[in-house]
Amino acid sequence: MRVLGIEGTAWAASAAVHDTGTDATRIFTDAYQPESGGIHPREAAEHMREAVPQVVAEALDHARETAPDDREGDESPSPPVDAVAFSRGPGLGPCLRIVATAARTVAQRLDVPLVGVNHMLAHLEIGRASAGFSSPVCLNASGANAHLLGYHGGRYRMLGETMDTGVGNAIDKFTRHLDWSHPGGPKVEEAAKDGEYVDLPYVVKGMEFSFSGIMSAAKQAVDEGVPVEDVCFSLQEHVFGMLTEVAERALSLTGSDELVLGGGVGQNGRLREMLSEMCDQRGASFHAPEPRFLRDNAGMIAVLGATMAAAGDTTAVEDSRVRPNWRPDDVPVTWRSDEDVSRTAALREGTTQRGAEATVTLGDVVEKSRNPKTYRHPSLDARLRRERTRAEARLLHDARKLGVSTPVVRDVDPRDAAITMERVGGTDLAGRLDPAHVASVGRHLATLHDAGLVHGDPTTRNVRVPAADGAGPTDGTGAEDGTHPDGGTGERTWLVDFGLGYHSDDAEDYAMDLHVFEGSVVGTADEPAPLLDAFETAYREAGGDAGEAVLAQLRDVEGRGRYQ
Ligand SMILES: C[C@@H](O)[C@H](NC(=O)OP(=O)(O)OC[C@H]1O[C@@H](n2cnc3c(N)ncnc32)[C@H](O)[C@@H]1O)C(=O)O
Ligand SMILES: Nc1ncnc2c1ncn2[C@@H]1O[C@H](COP(=O)(O)OP(=O)(O)OP(=O)(O)O)[C@@H](O)[C@H]1O
Ligand SMILES: [Fe+2]
Repeated sequence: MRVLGIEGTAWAASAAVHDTGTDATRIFTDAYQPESGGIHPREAAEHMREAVPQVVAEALDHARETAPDDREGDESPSPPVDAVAFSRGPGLGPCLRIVATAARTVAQRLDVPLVGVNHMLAHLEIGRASAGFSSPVCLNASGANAHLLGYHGGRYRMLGETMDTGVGNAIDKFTRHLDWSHPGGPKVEEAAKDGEYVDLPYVVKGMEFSFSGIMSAAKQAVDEGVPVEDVCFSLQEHVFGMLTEVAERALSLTGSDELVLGGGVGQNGRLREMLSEMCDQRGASFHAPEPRFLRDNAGMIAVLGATMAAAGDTTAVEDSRVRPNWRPDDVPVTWRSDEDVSRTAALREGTTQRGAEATVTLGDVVEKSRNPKTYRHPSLDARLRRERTRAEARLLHDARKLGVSTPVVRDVDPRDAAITMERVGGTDLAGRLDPAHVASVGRHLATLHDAGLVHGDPTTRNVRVPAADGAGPTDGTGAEDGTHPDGGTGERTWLVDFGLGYHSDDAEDYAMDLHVFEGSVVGTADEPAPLLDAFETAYREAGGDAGEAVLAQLRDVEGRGRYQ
C-alpha cells in the first residue's frame, strides 16, 4: 500500500509518500520561519495556505514517478496512492483546516479513502514501528506537548504530562527573552556546550511535571548576569533530567522495559543521552527514530495512516472535521491487538524492590537507598537525593501524627540518602486494586490535605496493603487490635515514599495529588471508572467542603487545553 501523508499542525507544511511494500518514506517539507518572536497562528496559516498545496503536488509527482509498472499505461490507471492520511489534530485550528481541506480534495479526486490521524500518536507510533518494540512506554517531547503514554486495553493511557506548557515551547519562550530567533531549542543545545551548572527549580509530582517555575528562574538568572551558556546548560540538565526521571517512573509503574522517544525536542543529543543511560542502567531498551521522523513531518502521518487504513480505520469526509484539542488518550486504537504495556511485572514481591528512585531491601525492616543516577548532573543528583531523603523522613513522621498509616522511621542517613523503616503491608496497592483500598487512599489523602500536607507521589506503587493470601507482615504498628485507623471498612492501607512531599496550603497542590493517584489507576487498571468513583467519593466524604473544592480544582487541572 502507498499512502500520502499531509502534516501542517503548526510550523511544518509537509507531505510524504510511504510505501508499505518497500518501507520507503519520502518527505517534502516547507518550514514556516517567524520573522520575529514565536509562531503566530495567523502567519502560520498563511504559510500553510501557500506551502501545503506545493508540498502535496511534489509528493504526488514523486508517487507517480515511483509507481510500480502495473500502474502505468492502463486505460484507467490506478491512483498514485491508495489512501490520503492527514494530521487532524491537535494543533492550530486555522492550520489544521487548510491541511484537512487539501486532504479531502486529493482523496476525492483520486477516489481513495481518507484517514484522520492524531498527530501525537503519529509521533510515537513512528518510533514504535522503527524500533520493532511491542509495548513500549512512549515519551513525547515536542513543542506544544510533553507526555508519557502507555498502551493498555485499546487506548494509549496518559501516564504523565506537563502541567503547563510543552517542553519545546518552554525552551522557545526562554530564548525569546534573549531575543534569539525561533526555534530556540537547537540554540540552547549549542550554547549549553560551554556552560557550567547552576541550581534551578526542579518540579516533578509523581509522573507529572511543570516548566513554568524553572523558566522564570532561568530568565531571572540571565537578567541578573549569570552567563547565558551556564543558564542554557543548567536548563537542559534540569528539564531533561525531569523528563528522564518521569520516563523511568513510567517504566517502573508499568513494568515495561522498552522506551521510545518522539517529538522535535527529541532531536536534542543531551536528552537522548540521558534517556539512553537511564534505560541502560535498568536493563531497558531505548529507541529514538532518526531526526527527520522526530520533528513534525508528514512521514509519520503517512506511516500511521497506512497502519490505520490496513485496519479499516478510515474517516468519512463528512466526519473529518479537524480537532484542535484532540488528546492522544481519546483515540480508540483500532490497529493494535498486542500485549498491554502494563504487565504488572512490578508486582512480584522480592526481597529487593527496585523502584524508580531507590533500591529497597525488604527484610525484618526496610532499607531504602536513593542511589546516584548517573544520567543526572552530579550536583543536581546530590541535591535531589539529599532533599528527598530528608523530606521523606520528616513527612512519614508528620503523616503518622495525623493518623495516616505510614511505616515508622528507624534511622536516616541524609549523606548516603538512606532510610531504615518499619516494614508494612504484604503487597503494593497495584497488586490489589479494588474499590475498598482506593477508598482508603482517598481518606488518607483527605486527612493529609486537611493538615496542609501534600504526598507528592501517591501512585498505586506507593501504597501498601495486606497481601491477598495474608502472607507477609500485614500489620504495621498500631494495627495489633485489627482495627483500621483510616476509619474505613476495608483493610488497612499504608502510604509510603513521601520523598516528593511538602507542606502547602494551595488547593492546586492537593488536586495534583489526586491527579497523580488517578493517573496511576487509569494507567494500569482494566476498568478504572469504578475505582476512581470509590476514590473520589471517599475523598469527598472525608474532606467535606474543602475536599469538594479540591475535586473542583481537579476537574480544572484535567481540563486544561494547550492549543487555544
Ligand atoms: C501539535 C504540533 O504542532 C506540535 N509540534 C511541534 O511542536 O513541533 P516539533 O517539531 O515536534 O517540535 C518543535 C520544537 O522542538 C524544539 N527543538 C528542535 N530541535 C531541538 C534541539 N536540538 N534541542 C531542543 N529542542 C529542539 C524546537 O525548539 C521546538 O520547540 C507538537 O507535536 O506538540
Ligand atoms: N516500609 C515499607 N514496607 C514494605 N514495603 C515497602 C516499604 N517501603 C517501600 N516498600 C516497597 O518498595 C517499593 C519501592 O519503594 P519506594 O516507592 O519507596 O521507592 P522508590 O524508588 O521511591 O519508588 P518509586 O519512585 O518507583 O515510587 C514500593 O513500591 C513498596 O512495594
Ligand atoms: Fe509535533
